[in-house]
Amino acid sequence: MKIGIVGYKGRMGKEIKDLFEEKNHEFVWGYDKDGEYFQETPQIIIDFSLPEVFEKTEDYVKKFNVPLIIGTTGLQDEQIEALKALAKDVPVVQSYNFSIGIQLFLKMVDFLKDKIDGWDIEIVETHHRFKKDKPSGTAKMIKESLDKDVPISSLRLGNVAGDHVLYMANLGEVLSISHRALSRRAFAEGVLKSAEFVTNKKNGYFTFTDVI
Ligand SMILES: NC(=O)c1ccc[n+]([C@@H]2O[C@H](COP(=O)([O-])OP(=O)(O)OC[C@H]3O[C@@H](n4cnc5c(N)ncnc54)[C@H](O)[C@@H]3O)[C@@H](O)[C@H]2O)c1
Ligand SMILES: O=C(O)C1=N[C@H](C(=O)O)CCC1
Repeated sequence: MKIGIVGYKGRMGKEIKDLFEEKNHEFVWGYDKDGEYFQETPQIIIDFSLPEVFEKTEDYVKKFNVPLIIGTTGLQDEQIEALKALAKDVPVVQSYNFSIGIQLFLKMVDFLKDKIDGWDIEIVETHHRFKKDKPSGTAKMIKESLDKDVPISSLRLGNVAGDHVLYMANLGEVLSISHRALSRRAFAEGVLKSAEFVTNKKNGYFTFTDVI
């Protein structure tokens, strides 16, 4: 497929471009700080940029009328609503974490969340020193899945790709669930799965949970 990437010069943009090209797809369009790169109209747009770029992404999706895979974190509620409006016309896949492991993590949370009333619960997320938002979108997803108002601690260390730990404790024991992304490829693999998922969809709003 012919792909377009918003944020193509970034850490994730480069990882996604490399993986898709490895799988014989073609990068034909991009948008970044220095503007638009146009070779030809893409068949899909993938956005890993920043929340302030969202309206530009929205404009390009409407212009090209193609599916959107968006991983950018820190989106406002209004921007999520705008994605759902876009999804009336094209397929949209939105997730703050495109790794398989975090999807399994969330399924474990859904299983145990009603069994830990009265326990102490905390989330710790660790990411690379360059990450602009805090806490991570993934930590927010874990908190939402727990459906409990629990504290999130954020560490910004070196080049950590993405660590998340959920700690649960009563007075007699501690239980923890942890996930470590060893590289950004884990996320790019999920983006590839999502791009393949939308090829036979006319429209609709999907999360990565729907994809796997
Ligand atoms: N959903 C996931 O699985 C997942 C995984 C990793 C990162 N992320 C998120 O993806 C986003 C990007 O992460 P990253 O590490 O690649 O960041 P990055 O800073 O390396 O890349 C962001 C890109 O967006 C571009 N950009 C910034 N402002 C812009 C503007 N105004 N107009 C056009 N382009 C602009 C930058 O030049 C850069 O190329 C972040 O929100 C991050 O949290 C999500
Ligand atoms: O590198 C990042 O930035 C990441 N952000 C996601 C988040 O905010 O949850 C998770 C994956 C890595």
